Amino acid sequence: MPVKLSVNLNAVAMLRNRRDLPWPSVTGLGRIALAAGAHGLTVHPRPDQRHTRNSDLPELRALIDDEFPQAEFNIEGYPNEDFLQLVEKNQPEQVTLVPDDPAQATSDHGWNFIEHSAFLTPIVRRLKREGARVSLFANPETEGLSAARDTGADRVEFYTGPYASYHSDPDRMAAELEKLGKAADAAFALGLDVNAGHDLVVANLPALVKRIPRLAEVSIGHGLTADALEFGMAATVRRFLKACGWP
Ligand SMILES: CC(=O)[C@@H](O)[C@H](O)COP(=O)(O)O
Ligand SMILES: NCC(=O)COP(=O)(O)O
Repeated sequence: MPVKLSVNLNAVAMLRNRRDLPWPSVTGLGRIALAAGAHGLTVHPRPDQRHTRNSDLPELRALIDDEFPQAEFNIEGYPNEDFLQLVEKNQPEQVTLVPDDPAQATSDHGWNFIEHSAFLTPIVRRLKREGARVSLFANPETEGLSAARDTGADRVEFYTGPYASYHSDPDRMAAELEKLGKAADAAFALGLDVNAGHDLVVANLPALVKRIPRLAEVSIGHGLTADALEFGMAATVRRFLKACGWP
């Protein structure tokens, strides 16, 4: 089965927040994305609520529960107590833990699993008690993956920013793709499933899914939203699904 597509709505929320107005609607664009075939919705509510607001989460939860029960809700973030309580209130199917500092402009690195396994293990246990699948944001490298597995997490999500950044340098892009492929192979060997995300677009998805055919899910927001401004959300989701290998 081809890799599942989860649409990240952060960029839609960022546009919505420019004015004190309810449009563009985060829930409305999420509905269009799911109706077009997306397998889930992702948000990354940051402490400053610069884009996705905490109030968006129950609306997105209700959208999936009421209209798209086969879809998944994926909430990403740094696991402080506020975030964990927000997750417990909204009961996502998947939680993706990211080592982001509140001051970061965006996510740009994965966990140091050897350094942070003692911190992460009780958090993973708490989230799994809530019934969530837990994914840990990871650098595209093999080091520390056994420590990631030992936290009890179900998946790692490999950071694809470096891969995507070399869009004008095929040799560097191929080298980053091989790092991702080797890291994924090592994760699978440890019994972890693998997600991927950050700066993915229609142009760089086919090579990624070919190199990692067992990839479970990609979560895509910035590039997909940029295309949606040009082609519309429904047509864009269908383009991204095709790039993921769906008919
Ligand atoms: C974890 C990751 O790479 C992205 O999912 C993250 O959501 C990007 O955050 P911003 O949308 O705030 O840049
Ligand atoms: N986990 C990656 C994600 O949710 C979206 O990242 P991006 O496509 O906005 O870079």
